[in-house]
Amino acid sequence: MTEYALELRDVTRVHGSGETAVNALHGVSLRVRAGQLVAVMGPSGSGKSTLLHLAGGLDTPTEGVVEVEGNRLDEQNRAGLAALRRRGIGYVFQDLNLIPALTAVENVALPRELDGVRVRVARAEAMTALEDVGVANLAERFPDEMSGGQQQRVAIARALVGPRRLLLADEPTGALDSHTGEAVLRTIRARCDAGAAGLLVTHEARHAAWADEIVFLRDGRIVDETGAMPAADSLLGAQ
Ligand SMILES: Nc1ncnc2c1ncn2[C@@H]1O[C@H](COP(=O)(O)OP(=O)(O)OP(=O)(O)O)[C@@H](O)[C@H]1O
Repeated sequence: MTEYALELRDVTRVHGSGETAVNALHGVSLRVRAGQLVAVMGPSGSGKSTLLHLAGGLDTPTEGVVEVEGNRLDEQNRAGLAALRRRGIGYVFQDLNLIPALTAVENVALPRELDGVRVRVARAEAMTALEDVGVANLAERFPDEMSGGQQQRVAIARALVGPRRLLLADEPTGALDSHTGEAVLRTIRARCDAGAAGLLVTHEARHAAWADEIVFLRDGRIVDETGAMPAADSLLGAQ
């Protein structure tokens, strides 16, 4: 078993081909250990979302290798990849995709029920996840009875429900007020402190300050890596 929850080795991704080809990532290598939260920063178009999609097996590299807990994603068959994604990986993307016919708690419980967790247990886990992001009071509402920000929090709860070992978050606080955004980051941080590995794409330095390490991308290459910013300790200490 590898010591890394996520490892990218010399990963390149070219979108499209011919004259319109875009080299979104060039030879990127990155490792995230269990318990570690890594922030990815960089200008628009630098390849942050591409990196996150590759890490979660939602996209495949043109060259290079992606491993999740020692499993090469390119060696998984379709069912294996689906199981790995559903059980092990929590995705917090801006695309909400809540199921309109299900209440908030049913939406959050669904991935666990699909994994064979008993309905009562899945529901209890879903309530905990909704509490973590501050919307337990909306558990019985349907998506069209919630604001965009509330729906986003439910989507985040769904990404975090159950024992996810790898959390991938792409600007998870986009539509949220700063208070709620901080609660979401605190939840992601707490999951990492409890043993998950996290990769967080963000434009905001104060969000990156929650990370153990910050990776800067520019034009598809890692141009700098730092340990946590000094502000992180003071931020965490202030909680
Ligand atoms: N499916 C695609 N087809 C063609 N080009 C793409 C595709 N996805 C991304 N790109 C291009 O790849 C480059 C990197 O995009 P990516 O979305 O990864 O950047 P980003 O850093 O996440 O940007 P932003 O901060 O604006 O979300 C950009 O030039 C983008 O236009």
